[in-house]
Amino acid sequence: MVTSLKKSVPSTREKVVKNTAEDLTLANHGQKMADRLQIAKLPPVEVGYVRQMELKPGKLYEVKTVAMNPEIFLIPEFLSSDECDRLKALATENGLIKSKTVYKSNIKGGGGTDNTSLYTKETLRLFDQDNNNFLNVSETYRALSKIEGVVSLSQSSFNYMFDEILDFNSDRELDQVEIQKLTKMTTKVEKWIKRYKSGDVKPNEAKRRRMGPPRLSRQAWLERKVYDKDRELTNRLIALTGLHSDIITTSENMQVVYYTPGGHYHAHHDSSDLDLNLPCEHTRQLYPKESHNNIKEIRLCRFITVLYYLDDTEEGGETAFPVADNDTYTMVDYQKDGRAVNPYDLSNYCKDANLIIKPRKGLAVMWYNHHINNTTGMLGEHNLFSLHGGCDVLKGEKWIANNWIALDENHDMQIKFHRKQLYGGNKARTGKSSSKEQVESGNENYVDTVKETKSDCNSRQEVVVSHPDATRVPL
Ligand SMILES: O=C(O)CCC(=O)C(=O)O
Ligand SMILES: [Fe+2]
Repeated sequence: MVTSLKKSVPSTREKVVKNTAEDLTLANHGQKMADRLQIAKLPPVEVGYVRQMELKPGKLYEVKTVAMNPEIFLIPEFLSSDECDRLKALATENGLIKSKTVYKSNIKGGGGTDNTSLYTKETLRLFDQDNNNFLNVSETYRALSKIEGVVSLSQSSFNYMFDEILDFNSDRELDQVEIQKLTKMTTKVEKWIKRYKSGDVKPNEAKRRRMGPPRLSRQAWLERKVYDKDRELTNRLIALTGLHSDIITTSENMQVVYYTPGGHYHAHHDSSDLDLNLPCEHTRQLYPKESHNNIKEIRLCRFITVLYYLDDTEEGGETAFPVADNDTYTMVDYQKDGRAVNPYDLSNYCKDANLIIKPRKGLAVMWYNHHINNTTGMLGEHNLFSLHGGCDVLKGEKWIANNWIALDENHDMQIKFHRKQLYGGNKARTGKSSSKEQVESGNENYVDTVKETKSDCNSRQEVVVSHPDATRVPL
């Protein structure tokens, strides 16, 4: 059983749905630009409903509804084993880099008094051998080697101390905030070593209960023309979503994510609240050049998320939807069986989520982050019940990939966007793959800053991507 759903699951019904989407044919026979878009969702019918869909000529795929709000579907074997292996290989070739969180990017440039940054700068200058602005365990070891007792610790004992008392956010490296704390650590380190040597160290329970970093993983971005030259996967996506091929082929690059034990992604939303005062990230390039430099805040307009598991995971690493199909939406801590549950914290409360999906190679999960606006037929309100994340990997590795399908609430903007992407020589979304430049998916209470590098912008500027869960802080 792939999924455990805590709500009662009605009996399964089977139905063959022949894909009638004209798009499937169009995608196979060259592009015809859409003049009018018709947006519809795949009807979920009821939890447990299974339909057979012809997503590839002559091949039926099972599409199972596992939640109604948001509408969440599972498609086993959506990717073949070879496709999964290829995506992993491409991501590895590209270079997997640490997934950025807003927390990290915000603290990077600043924080603290002048003294703070001086100490931190100097420590980084002396000990940050790989120049990444963080101290890893061995760099920290060198930084602390003057403290009595440190050099007498074995590597594993030092690692243990690092985890217990130095690495406050449990991401296995010291950022500027943690480095600054080192100034006051000498006595604490000495005391800890004494206690450790006399066998008196107790595991830091308070720390275990803390959430740790919002996201702990590595990632790479892949361009469609690289990962799907023959459009096989793209065609299946078009057939599955029933959306016009222009929407799918202009959607953002694929993100491949790799987690090792302890890796996770606390609960978050992939898209932002509907806020008509802010441009969507994908269509902001269409605003007149003059107003371009004044855009300081944008939002993510990701109508659909399709997440693929590129391998099995030995233990843990489930994708959890804490509030899917809840009657009401509250994101404050709540009581469950007499325990206080923090629905964001998937390290400690993964099993309390309403819907938990176990990674299985080739399985795709598709869900809608937004409603459809009944009047315009375009992007509607953000569906906050789409809150989700990745639970801690307990054993083995976890490999996933994300395809996000963007949609503007303004029909003409979306059409203009297609024209520019497909015929306007603009390669911004499908032609650039630098992971550092790509807009990140967000985290609760954080704001991403993104270096603007789009070709039709004259100057580089910092832009704040407004997230659903973020406090909006214009620069
Ligand atoms: O790792 C998972 O299961 C979820 C990942 C996710 O939500 C994301 O990458 O946005
Ligand atoms: Fe996500």
